[in-house]
Amino acid sequence: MTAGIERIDFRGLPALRLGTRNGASAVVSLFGGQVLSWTPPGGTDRLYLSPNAVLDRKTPIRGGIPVCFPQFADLGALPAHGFARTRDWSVLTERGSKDYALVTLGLVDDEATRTLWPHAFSAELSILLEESRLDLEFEVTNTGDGDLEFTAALHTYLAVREVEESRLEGLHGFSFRDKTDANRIKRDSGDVLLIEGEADRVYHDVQRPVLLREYDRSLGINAEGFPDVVVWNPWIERSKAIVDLPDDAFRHMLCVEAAAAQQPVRLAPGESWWGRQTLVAL
Ligand SMILES: O=P(O)(O)OC[C@H]1O[C@@H](O)[C@H](O)[C@@H](O)[C@@H]1O
Repeated sequence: MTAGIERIDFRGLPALRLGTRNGASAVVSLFGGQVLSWTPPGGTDRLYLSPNAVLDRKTPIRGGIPVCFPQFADLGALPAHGFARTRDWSVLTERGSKDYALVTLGLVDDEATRTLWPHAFSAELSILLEESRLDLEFEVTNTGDGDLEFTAALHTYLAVREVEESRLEGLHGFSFRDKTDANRIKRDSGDVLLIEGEADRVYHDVQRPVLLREYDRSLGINAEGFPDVVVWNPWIERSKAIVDLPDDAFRHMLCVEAAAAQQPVRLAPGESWWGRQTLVAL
C-alpha cells in the first residue's frame, strides 16, 4: 500500500484511496461522500460494505459510512436519510504525508436539492486517516438568508465477525428511543449491550465514548458535536427484506452512528455547525 492519496475507480465509482506508510488504508467514494473501506495497519476491514451493494451512482450505497443529511432516517418529508448520500461530492482539499492522509469533500445546494429542501447550504466532510484511527468531521454552513434546520448522522456500518459475540460498552444509563417498540423511550440498564434481536435505537445525549468489543479485538468510537448515538442491526427478517443485504448480513455488521437526531440543528444565516466521529482500532 502506498502512502498518500490516489484517484481510483472503485467498481465503476470514482473514488479516492488514502494510505499511510505503516499500512493503514481507506477508500472514499465521491458519490455520497462515503467512506467504503477502512483497514488499520495489519488488520482487516473495520467497515462493513454489503456484497450486494448497488453501485449505480443513484442508489444509496449499503455500507461504509453514509452521510445522512439534511434528514436522519424518516424524521421528515425528505427521502430516508436525506439526499447527501445520493449526490456527487467534490474534492476540496487533499493533504498527506507518510503518517496521515486527509481529504475534504464538499457538497453545496443546487436546483435539485432546493426542490427537495429549499435552503442554501455548504457541507464539508473531512476524512483523516492516521495509524489506527479514522476521523470524520462533518460541517454545515447556512449560506442562505433565512434560518434552516436539519438532522444528520454518520451512519457507520462496522464489520463484526459475529454480532452475537460482540458487545457494546458505554451506553449504560442513557435513555433511548426504541424504534422496534413503537418509539418508546427507555433507559439502558445493562452493563453492556448485546445484540440478540433487531436493534434500532437512538440514544440521547451520550456523553462518553463507546467501546465495541469482540473476542480478539476492540474498537473505540467517540463523537463530538453529534449528541446522539444510533445503534442499528436489522437482524434476520429485516436482513432478508432489504434487497441489497445478504440474508445473513445481520451477523457481520453493526451500525453505531453519530447523530444529531433527537433535536434538529438550527442555523441562522452565516452560522455553521460541526460534528465528528472518531474510530480507533484497538
Ligand atoms: O435502509 P436505509 O434507508 O439505509 O436505513 C437503514 C436504517 O438506518 C438506521 O439509521 C435507522 O435507524 C433505521 O431505522 C433504518 O432502517
